[in-house]
Amino acid sequence: MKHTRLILRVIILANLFVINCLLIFPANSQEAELNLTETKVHYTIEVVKQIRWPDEQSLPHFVIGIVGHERGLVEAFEQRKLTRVRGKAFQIERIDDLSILSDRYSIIYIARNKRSLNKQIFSQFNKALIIVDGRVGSQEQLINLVTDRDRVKIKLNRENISQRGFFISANLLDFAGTREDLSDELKHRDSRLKELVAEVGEKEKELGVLDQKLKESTRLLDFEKQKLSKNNLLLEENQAQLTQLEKEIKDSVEEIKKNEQDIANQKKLMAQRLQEVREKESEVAMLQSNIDLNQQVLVQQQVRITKQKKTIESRDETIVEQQGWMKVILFVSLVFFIMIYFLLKTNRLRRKANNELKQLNSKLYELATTDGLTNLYNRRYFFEAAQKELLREKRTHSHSVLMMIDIDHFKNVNDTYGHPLGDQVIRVVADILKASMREYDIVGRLGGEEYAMMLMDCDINQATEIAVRLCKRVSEREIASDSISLRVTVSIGLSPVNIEDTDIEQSIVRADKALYKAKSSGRNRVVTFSDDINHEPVIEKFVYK
Ligand SMILES: Nc1nc2c(ncn2[C@@H]2O[C@H](COP(=O)(O)OP(=O)(O)OP(=O)(O)O)[C@@H](O)[C@H]2O)c(=O)[nH]1
Repeated sequence: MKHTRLILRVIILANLFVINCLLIFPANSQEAELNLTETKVHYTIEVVKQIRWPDEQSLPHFVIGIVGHERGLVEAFEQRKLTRVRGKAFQIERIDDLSILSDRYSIIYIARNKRSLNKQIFSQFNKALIIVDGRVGSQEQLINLVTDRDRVKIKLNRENISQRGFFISANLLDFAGTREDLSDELKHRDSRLKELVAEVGEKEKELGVLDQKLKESTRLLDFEKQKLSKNNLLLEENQAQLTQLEKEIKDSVEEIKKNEQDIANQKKLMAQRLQEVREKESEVAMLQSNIDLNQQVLVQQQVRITKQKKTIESRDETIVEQQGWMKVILFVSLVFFIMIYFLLKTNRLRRKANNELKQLNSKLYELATTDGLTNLYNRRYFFEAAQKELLREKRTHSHSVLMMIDIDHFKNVNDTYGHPLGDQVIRVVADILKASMREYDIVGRLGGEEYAMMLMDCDINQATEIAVRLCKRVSEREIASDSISLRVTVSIGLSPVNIEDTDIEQSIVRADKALYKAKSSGRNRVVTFSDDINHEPVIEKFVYK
C-alpha cells in the first residue's frame, strides 16, 4: 500500500507539472473564445510577459501607443488595462500624429493599415518594443503578429530584439515557434494522464476493498482460534472425567459380581439351615437373625447398583454432548480453510495490481520524455539531460559542443507536398541524426523542424567535421512517397559548451545565434560560434549549394 501511495503521488505531481506548462502558455481553448482582434491583443500582452526592458526598474508602468485603426482594437486594449505584468499596469494611448511620438512609449503597436510606417518608426524609436500586425522586412522586424487561416502566429527577429537590450525568455521562443503543435501534443498527453490517474484511482479502490476483507477475515480467524482452544481444554477435561468414570464402573461391576456370588452362597446356606430347622429349633432364632442380616445387605447392594446405573446413564449423556462439540470443531476448521483460500486469492490479486501499476508507470515516463513523432528526447527532457551533463563537465573538466539543426525552407515542403510528407521529412532527418550520434551523445527535437544535439568529449573542430558530414548526408538523402521524390538541406549552428555557464541555455542561445547566421548567409551550411570581441558567430565552413 505504501508503494501504491508513493506512485500515486508521483503521478499527481507529473500531472500538476503538465497543467503548469499549459498555464505558462495560455490554452488554445481561451484563444478560441476571442475574436481575431482580441487574440492579437492577447498575444501582445503575452509577449510583454516574456520580454524584459533594459531599464524596466525605472518604468512606472507600460505605455502602449497604438498607431492606425482597426475595429475594436482600442477597446480590446482598454479591456486589458487592469492586467499587471511584473507589478506594472498598462496605459493605452492612440497616436494619430507621428510627430508627437516620444521615448515614453514602452510598446508601439502598429495596426495592419499603418504597417508601411514601420520602417520610419523603427529607425526613429530605438528604445520601444515595436509590435506590427502583419509581415514586414526582416531588417526592421522586432515582433510581428501574422494571421494564418484565422490563427495568429508570433514571428520575431531575435537579433534585432537583443540589439535593443531586451531580454527574451526561452518561453517566448517556444511560444513564437511551434506553440500550436506543442499545445496540441500537451493536450493529448494531459488527457492520457487523466485517464491513467482515473485507472490508478479505480485500482486503489479495489485494493482498499480487498484490504478491508482481509482485516475482517483475520479478525474472524482470531476469534475462532480462541473458541477452538477453549473447546480443546473442555474436551481434555471431559476425557479425564470419562476415564475416571469408566474405572469406577468397572470396579462397581466387579463388586456386583462378587456380591451376586455372596448371595448365591447365602441362599445355599439358608437352604441348609432350613433343612436343619426342624432338627435344631434352638438354632432357628440365630439362623433367622442371620437371614435378616443378609437381607439388609442385599437391599444395600441393590440400592448401590441402582445408583451406579444412574451414573452410567449420566456418562452416556456426556459422551453425546462431546460428540456435538466435535461437530462444532469440524465446522470451525472448515471455515478456517475457506478463509486461508480467500487470503491467498487476495494476495494474488494484490500482486497483479502492483504489476499493472509498474507498467503504467514506465509508460508514463516514456510519454514525459519522448517526442511522439521522432522518438527523440522532447524539448523539456533534452534541456534537463543537457543541464545534468553541464554539471558533470564542471566536475570532470571535460569538453562538449552544442549543435542546433534546422531544416531549410521547411514551410515550402508543407505548403507544396502537405503535412504528412512534412512529418516524414522530420522523421528522416531525425533518423540521420540518430545514426550519426555516438552512444553517449544526447539528441532531441526542440519543436517543429528544429533539433539539438550535445556532443560529449568533443572539441569544436571534431564537432564541425561531424556537422559537415550531417549536412552532406541530409542533402544526399532522397525522400520518396508515392510519385513524389524530394531532397532537403539543413543549416547547423555550433557552440562549445562553456563550463563557466550556470545554465545550459546560455550555450544553446550561442549555438542558436550561429544557426541564425547559417540561415541568413544562405542555408545548407555550418557556422560555429566563436567568442570574438563582438560576440558574433563566425562562418567557419560552407557546404553544398
Ligand atoms: N509537417 C509538419 N510541419 C511542422 C511541424 N512543426 C512545425 N511545422 C511547420 O514548419 C514550418 C516552419 O517554417 P518556418 O519557421 O517559417 O521556417 P522554414 O520555412 O523552414 O524557413 P527557414 O527555417 O528560415 O529555412 C511551419 O510552416 C510550421 O507549420 C510538424 O511537426 N510537422
